Amino acid sequence: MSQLPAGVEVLAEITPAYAEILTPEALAFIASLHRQFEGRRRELMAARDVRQKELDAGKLPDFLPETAAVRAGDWTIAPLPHDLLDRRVEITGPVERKMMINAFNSGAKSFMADFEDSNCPSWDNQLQGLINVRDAYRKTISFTSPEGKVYKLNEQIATLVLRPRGWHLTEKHIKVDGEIISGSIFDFALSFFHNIDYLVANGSATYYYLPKMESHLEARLWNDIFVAAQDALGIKQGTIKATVLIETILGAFEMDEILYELREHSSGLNAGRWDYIFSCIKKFRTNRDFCLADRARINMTVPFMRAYALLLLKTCHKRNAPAIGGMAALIPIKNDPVKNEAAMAGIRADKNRDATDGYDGGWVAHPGLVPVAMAEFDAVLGDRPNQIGKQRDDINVTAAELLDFRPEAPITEAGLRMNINVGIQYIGAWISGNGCVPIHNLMEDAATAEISRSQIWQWIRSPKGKLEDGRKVTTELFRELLADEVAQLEVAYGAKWTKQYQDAARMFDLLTTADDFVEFLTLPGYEYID
Ligand SMILES: CC(=O)SCCNC(=O)CCNC(=O)[C@H](O)C(C)(C)COP(=O)(O)OP(=O)(O)OC[C@H]1O[C@@H](n2cnc3c(N)ncnc32)[C@H](O)[C@@H]1OP(=O)(O)O
Ligand SMILES: O=CC(=O)O
Ligand SMILES: [Mg+2]
Repeated sequence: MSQLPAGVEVLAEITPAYAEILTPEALAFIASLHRQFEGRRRELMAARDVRQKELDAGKLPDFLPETAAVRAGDWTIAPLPHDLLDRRVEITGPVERKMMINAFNSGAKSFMADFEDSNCPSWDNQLQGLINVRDAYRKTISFTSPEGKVYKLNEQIATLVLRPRGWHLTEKHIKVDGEIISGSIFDFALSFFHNIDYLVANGSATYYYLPKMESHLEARLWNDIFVAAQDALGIKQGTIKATVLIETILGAFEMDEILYELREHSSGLNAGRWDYIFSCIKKFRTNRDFCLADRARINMTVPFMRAYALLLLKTCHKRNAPAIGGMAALIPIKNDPVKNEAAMAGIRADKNRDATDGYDGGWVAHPGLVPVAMAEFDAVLGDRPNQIGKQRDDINVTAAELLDFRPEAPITEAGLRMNINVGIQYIGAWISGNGCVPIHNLMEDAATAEISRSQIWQWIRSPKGKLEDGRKVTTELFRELLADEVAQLEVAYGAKWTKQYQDAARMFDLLTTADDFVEFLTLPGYEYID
């Protein structure tokens, strides 16, 4: 294509609609960010491997001595923009057009438009998602369903906060100077390039959620990219705002430092509980003392999760930053009022705990949960937009408390089977192009599925990986149950048991039995799409 900037290749179809996003100017902007920052991204990914080797050798994480001055320092993040002051309920969801309109209209204060955990990053999903984001910012987004139902934005809508892909993911359809580019830079660059002028002219800006970081140096990279991007487009420094998900155990030891790195661009921290659990399993996978109970037992009140949630809250408010709670995986259950009421009670308890602890808001997965969560935050916040002023000096979380990995029991056959069942169903959906699905009445996305598959890998290899009836979890036991679960799923799915689900079952076996732990299931998954 003659229009492409020098050094840029696009290895996928550019439809006329995609061409509106992949303009030569936008691609040149991506190329410029790639050339400035891709080397550092790769170094940071290599640093993750070095850190893993240290953990494998038995070194436990701790608060960093070299950044003690940052933790002790008296600083705050820059003031928040008006449309990020009140975030008491944030709805999240993939960037599919109909769902986006429903999310904007849901009554939530913000909408996290997700290019990450709940999104399968196929070329079409990324490009259509960016088109939807552009139209949403301009309030022109609409949709007509095959049944003829028309979807349009209400007068009052949620503020858009976009979550780009994590640092580990690439966008394989674009090369710059022969190198595949970062998925994070792709998502950020295009959302910023096309929308920032429009938003600033209308009193707002592009706001982000930044996922899966493992160190403050990774946050520094984001900050430097923001500075370069604002500079390149003549946007006032500090205009972009970003909330960092603390969803890795290593990130939990660097919360102050992460806020500090991003302080001109920060809009706080979020407790990304599902990836956090996954990260604990991943990072301590070879530690013979580490072994967690069934996935269903690991909730926000177990010791290490409680410590993490409280430390996040205290850290944020000390720095005048919002603390946003994470997501209960419960969703409305149709046609079963009793089970539905139990799910709603679970949501109420989750949001009540966050609000009374002092959190400024929390996530929900479904529009039907917005009023339930809102009532809990309203009861605590009243007319105040947030409770950032609530200091929790009474909280003192130690490294040992962050690493107090209980409960270790029970591990049950039912829990093992559920991990297999959910993992295969989720991966099958993902490689079919859908990154978020209801399974057994729970929201499942890349983060929750990671827990399912990494638990089995770890149980097989840990001396503590024994079922409550005394049986050791082994590759043989796993494969026996896998065959059984697959047979049952084949019957239940019937004609819908497509090649993607057969591939998912094979991939699940590989992920679990391979000696080398696969860092993210979306990495081999990406090979299956497009
Ligand atoms: C660990 C983390 O990262 S959490 C963040 C990432 N995860 C998410 O964002 C989860 C988002 N949630 C979802 O994708 C969905 O709620 C699911 C897949 C869990 C369930 O979806 P469904 O089975 O379609 O739910 P259901 O049939 O009850 O939907 C009813 C309506 O609500 C809409 N809806 C459901 N969830 C959402 C959502 N999160 N945002 C917007 N609309 C939604 C549906 O599109 C549907 O709309 P319609 O009546 O106009 O057709
Ligand atoms: O992204 C959120 C999580 O819980 O993971
Ligand atoms: Mg996550």
